[in-house]
Amino acid sequence: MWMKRIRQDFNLALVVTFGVITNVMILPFAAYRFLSGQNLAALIDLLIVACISLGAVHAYVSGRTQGASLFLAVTYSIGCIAIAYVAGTAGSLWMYAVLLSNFLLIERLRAVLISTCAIAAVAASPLALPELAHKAAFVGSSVVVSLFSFAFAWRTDVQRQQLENLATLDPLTGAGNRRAMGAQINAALAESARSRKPLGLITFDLDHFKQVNDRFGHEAGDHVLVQVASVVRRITRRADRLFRLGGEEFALLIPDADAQALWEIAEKVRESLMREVRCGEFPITASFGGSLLRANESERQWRERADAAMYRAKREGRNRSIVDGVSRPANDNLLASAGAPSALSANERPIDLATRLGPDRLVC
Ligand SMILES: Nc1nc2c(ncn2[C@@H]2O[C@H](COP(=O)(O)OP(=O)(O)OP(=O)(O)O)[C@@H](O)[C@H]2O)c(=O)[nH]1
Repeated sequence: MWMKRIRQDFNLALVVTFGVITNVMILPFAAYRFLSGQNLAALIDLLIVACISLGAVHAYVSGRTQGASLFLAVTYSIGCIAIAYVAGTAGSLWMYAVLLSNFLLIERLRAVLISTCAIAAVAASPLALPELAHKAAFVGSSVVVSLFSFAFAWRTDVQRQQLENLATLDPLTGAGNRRAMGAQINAALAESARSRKPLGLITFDLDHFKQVNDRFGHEAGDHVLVQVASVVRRITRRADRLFRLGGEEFALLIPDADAQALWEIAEKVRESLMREVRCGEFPITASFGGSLLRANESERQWRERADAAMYRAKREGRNRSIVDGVSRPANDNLLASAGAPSALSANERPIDLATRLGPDRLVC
């Protein structure tokens, strides 16, 4: 369980790794210094180990890894300054490890700021660097290490972001994939339990999409999927998350909305798709199902209720929204009154309209 969490959370893995390394590397120094009578330096070592361990434990327990990372970077920097003033040159040598950890742990501009202060403070220590030549060499080598660390951290960030996008985004539409949905549902469930705010899920599936492909070609079908994702992203809130579950099926994770609001959101998306997404004159419609998370309900049951509502919307004629628990009048299909193209009646298949309209192959 703890291993799984660490494997899934890069920042937590980093903070915990630094916690372990600090214990393994600094505790022997503390023991050696006590034994050789350098009690103040040994106390500083122990203080560093205690603070870093606390930071790592706090990150693990609270999940707040960013604050913990900053705390670790500040502790390392202050610890290195203190040890340079107390233990002299031997203490200042830790600066190189501190610089690297700063750039790995925290955002780059903050790392530059904290590292610059630490380098200046250690360079000013008369005990660690008594001569000007020593100070110059220390500052020069520290700046070089900082630049390398900066470049390394930057490259690592870019590559991590690219890998994360590859692993979590649908390459066609840019919506989250199933994997991302699992992770974001877990985060949303935790947030909803903490804040006691409702959590809703809408699944929707394009109607008769096979016929779009059959008639206009796969490329046109792909373009429709891209348009659908783009419209949904534009008209939903920043906090709402769009996922493509596969094929022409999508899901929207909606925090902080009651069942009625969920139905209204589904209707808004349905109407917008019908109005804005077309393949030539061929209107694209979708069927929507929604469910609000119930107390003591499993995630699976919650998702199954949304799916069941969506399949019911398909069975009842498509191009409509059904939210589990929202009563019939609200759930009534508004197709006729909601600006559907007059050429398309509620039960008419889009392909019938397309056949009447004509074009054989076109990219939408
Ligand atoms: N262009 C394109 N088509 C896809 C993609 N993924 C799945 N499809 C097609 O989506 C179609 C889904 O067809 P069906 O499952 O029969 O569903 P439907 O025609 O939308 O019918 P209903 O859902 O019952 O309204 C199939 O023709 C798939 O080939 C994709 O990435 N791009």
